[in-house]
Amino acid sequence: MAIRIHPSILAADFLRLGDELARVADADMIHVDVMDYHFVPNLSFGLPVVERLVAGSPLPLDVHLMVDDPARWAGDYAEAGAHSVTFHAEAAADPVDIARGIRRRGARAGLAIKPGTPIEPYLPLLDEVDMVLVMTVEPGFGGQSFLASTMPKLRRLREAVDATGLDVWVQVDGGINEDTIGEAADAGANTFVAGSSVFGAEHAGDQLALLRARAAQHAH
Ligand SMILES: O=C(CO)[C@@H](O)[C@H](O)COP(=O)(O)O
Ligand SMILES: [Fe+2]
Repeated sequence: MAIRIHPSILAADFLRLGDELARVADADMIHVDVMDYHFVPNLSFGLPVVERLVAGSPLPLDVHLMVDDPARWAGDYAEAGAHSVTFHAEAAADPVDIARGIRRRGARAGLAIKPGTPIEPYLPLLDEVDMVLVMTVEPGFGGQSFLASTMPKLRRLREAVDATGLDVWVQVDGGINEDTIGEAADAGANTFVAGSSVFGAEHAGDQLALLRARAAQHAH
């Protein structure tokens, strides 16, 4: 199974963003956390910044929308050129409609759930999305500890994805480092967001290689 590592630029040095992107050239995509101070108690950046990132990033963008009104915003991020746009189920009255809008604009559609949100209601929607993100921390901040309590839900999702035969990516986000990535891979994740463990490393390229190797040891 392919393993993908997406460094989260929330942990990057924004004064030197071009250099920071060059440090993670071996990654698969760049994870971009959009926070609106309503869905989560933190504020990051929005569409104008993401438009600049699309223009300047050597890697495709994996946008994680932590916003109250994804029905209003998700299409705009797809239109701006994000490769993937992920929105939260908790903020979506009609997730299928949002996912279809993202796909119609040529991006991959991702559906995210917080640690306390059950996966069961969303399993019938798997054919409408390209990725499901199981948050392994409460969304809002980088640098938090991995919540192993989310692993049974991840296993359930992996079983359901395999049963459909669809190539839906299973993503984890939050507290992923060399000590936790194996457990998440073992539970069925194949797409890993890592912020502080990659950008906080002296040699980000070596850290990416270590994360890949640890995930591969546990991959299905
Ligand atoms: O979406 C989020 C947090 O809400 C994440 O993408 C974090 O940015 C990941 O950071 P680390 O836990 O890897 O430091
Ligand atoms: Fe994220």
